Amino acid sequence: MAPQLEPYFKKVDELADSFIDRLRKAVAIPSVSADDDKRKDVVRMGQFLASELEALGAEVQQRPLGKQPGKEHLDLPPVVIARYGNDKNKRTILVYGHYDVQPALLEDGWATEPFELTIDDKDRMYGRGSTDDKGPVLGWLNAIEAHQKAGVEFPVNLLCCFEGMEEYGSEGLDDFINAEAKKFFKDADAVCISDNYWLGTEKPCLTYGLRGCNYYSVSISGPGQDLHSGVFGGTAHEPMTDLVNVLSKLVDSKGKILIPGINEMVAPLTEEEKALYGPIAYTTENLYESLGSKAAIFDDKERILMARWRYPSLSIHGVEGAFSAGGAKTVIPAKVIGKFSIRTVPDMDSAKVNEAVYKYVKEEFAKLGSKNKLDIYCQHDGKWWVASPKHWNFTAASKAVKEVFGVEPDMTREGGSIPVTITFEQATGKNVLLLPMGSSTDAAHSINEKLDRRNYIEGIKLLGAYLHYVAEEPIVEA
Ligand SMILES: C[C@H](N)C(=O)N[C@@H](Cc1c[nH]cn1)C(=O)O
Ligand SMILES: [Zn+2]
Ligand SMILES: [Zn+2]
Repeated sequence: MAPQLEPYFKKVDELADSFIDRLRKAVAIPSVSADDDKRKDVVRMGQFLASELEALGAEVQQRPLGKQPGKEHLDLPPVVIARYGNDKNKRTILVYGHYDVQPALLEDGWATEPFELTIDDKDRMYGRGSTDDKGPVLGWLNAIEAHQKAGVEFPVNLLCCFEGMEEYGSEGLDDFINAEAKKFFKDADAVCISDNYWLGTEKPCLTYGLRGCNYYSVSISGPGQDLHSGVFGGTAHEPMTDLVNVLSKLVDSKGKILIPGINEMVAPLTEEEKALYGPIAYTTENLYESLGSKAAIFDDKERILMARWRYPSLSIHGVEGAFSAGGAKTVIPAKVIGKFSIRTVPDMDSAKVNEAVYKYVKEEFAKLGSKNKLDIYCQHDGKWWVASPKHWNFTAASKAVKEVFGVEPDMTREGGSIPVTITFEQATGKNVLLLPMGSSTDAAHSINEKLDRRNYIEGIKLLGAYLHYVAEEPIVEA
């Protein structure tokens, strides 16, 4: 073990309760980027991070990103950038994370208040954002504090970029990263992002690929206002009926996307790639555990991993404007907006995907012979990303995993999306590593999101150890 790691690890253990308190304070701020009424909380969360970083001695800036496209009355939340350390003799690592969260309401089915960190008898820490992505973001701050309090020199210069719109497609951030690549981020030797999850619950992984995400809104309107279904049922084309028809044509029950042209864009599976799936530590039981049921489409490990990593998927998320409360309201909604997304993979091209989706949805709507009006648009898109894990950035992280968890990590891809990953790679020209903290059972985006105490505290050790090994790695670009 590198000699500085022992006192650092010891200090992380000593400070564990105060690190959990920091997470408790962060989770208590409902920084939901998709909810316009909560924009002030997103901004408050950015301020919280900025003041915590300042208290640790970092130079911090909160940079405005302008107005939210399509919602010009709303300012985008600032991006929080920080520098900790400016020693020309040290490597510089740029870390990215996000301080916004997915929506969460107790009535969605949460067992505890979503914005109150609640720890159960198995040390599972429940709360929105605990694993995605407040725990990992605070992990970097905690690593700084533990070094300071252990009297261990921080091994690298750290640049931070924490955004508040990731769960809404990272609006405004691409331009910012491109503009700052040769300014604030110019010293970065490599990039590290902690914002995804282990494949299972025991074995850590390093991640070198992500799917992209094209998110669509399809709106159907007709009647001038909501109608009484007794008075108007059977006399008017109903937007909800049309929408259900259109949505039902997008994907079959086995997950096959029915939009012509989409599956044809997928890169063929090579023998070399096929061989990568076998050695990964993953079982169908892992899937059942994280699904919370056995409702899996595939029952063999390799097909499951391929479905998550290398094939596209289409999910239907919800309908805005539809009656969704309890009870039995007999209304015909005048306008409904269906939301669905496609997770994209190599070699899909976002513009071509949009073209195929618009054409097909319009054709399917036309087949209904409805006199209602349909509009479809892509709310946001983010490109897929696959990199080479044969880089000193990954080697350093592997050594850190071995040190903290005593095992070699699996090399994985992720089914989710982090739209700015490819932007960082292209804008800085540096290697990007995804170093997850949370596990497969954390239920990110779902009810009862949690982060296990072990993953948080050992994860803080992992982030610090990674920085130490980065400092030792000779910089040879792969
Ligand atoms: C993997 C990451 N923690 C995450 O949750 N990303 C989101 C990003 C996104 C894309 N469109 C909207 N949000 C995700 O994969 O859904
Ligand atoms: Zn997320
Ligand atoms: Zn995230």
